[in-house]
Amino acid sequence: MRSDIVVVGAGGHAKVCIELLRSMGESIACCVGGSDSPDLCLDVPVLRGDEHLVSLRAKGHFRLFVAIGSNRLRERLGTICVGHGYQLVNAISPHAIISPSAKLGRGVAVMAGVVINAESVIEDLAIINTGATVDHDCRVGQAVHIAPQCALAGNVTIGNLSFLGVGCKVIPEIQIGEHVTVGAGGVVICHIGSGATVVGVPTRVLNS
Ligand SMILES: CC(=O)SCCNC(=O)CCNC(=O)[C@H](O)C(C)(C)COP(=O)(O)OP(=O)(O)OC[C@H]1O[C@@H](n2cnc3c(N)ncnc32)[C@H](O)[C@@H]1OP(=O)(O)O
Repeated sequence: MRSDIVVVGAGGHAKVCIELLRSMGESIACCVGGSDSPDLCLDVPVLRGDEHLVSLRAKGHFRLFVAIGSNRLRERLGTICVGHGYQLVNAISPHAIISPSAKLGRGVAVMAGVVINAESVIEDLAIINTGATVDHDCRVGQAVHIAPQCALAGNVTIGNLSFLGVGCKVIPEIQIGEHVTVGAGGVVICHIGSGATVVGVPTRVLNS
């Protein structure tokens, strides 16, 4: 069996994740991209087309990371890859600080400068991007993306597939539903229902 990692995705987010995985001492086998992907992602060869997921598995590759920024696509491909028998690995920067009592799922990306505090839970396929902080007792749902420099105070809950744009702040005890988008720089001071897009300081609803 091959232990080097197959990376799904070949864009900017994949570049960051490849460097994260290498900083953990891992080797990258190849990327699997779409029909319009470049030949290389950094210096990693890119195979175009999801059919390669099946052939790579047949060749003995079994460890995989889904490095796609779109929450829905990341979740969908993660599910497909697990169905093919892959194990989803985590990409955790050595420059992140993660509480020993925090719990991380599978396929999670934690970039440099992140702090995750006591008893927070980060579910499968979430991205905690550069310099974001997740304080105590938070729950970050499946395939959520917390963009760079966001700050979640204590006891914040973020539902599955939600996206917090760069630099958002969330005050303690707030519950954000599923499929929510918080625009860059938003300050969340009230609960937000599922499906809403909110922006501003404090946030106001753009649609719901
Ligand atoms: C490493 C990485 O790169 S990670 C990726 C990080 N990416 C981000 O942080 C992107 C965050 N995206 C945003 O903030 C976007 O503006 C979104 C998703 C909130 C809205 O995008 P769109 O749906 O295209 O909205 P659109 O640009 O048409 O703006 C709609 C209205 O909201 C306002 N608006 C949009 N974004 C914001 C914002 N972040 N803060 C305040 N107001 C905003 C616009 O000014 C506009 O107002 P108007 O109707 O009065 O003119």
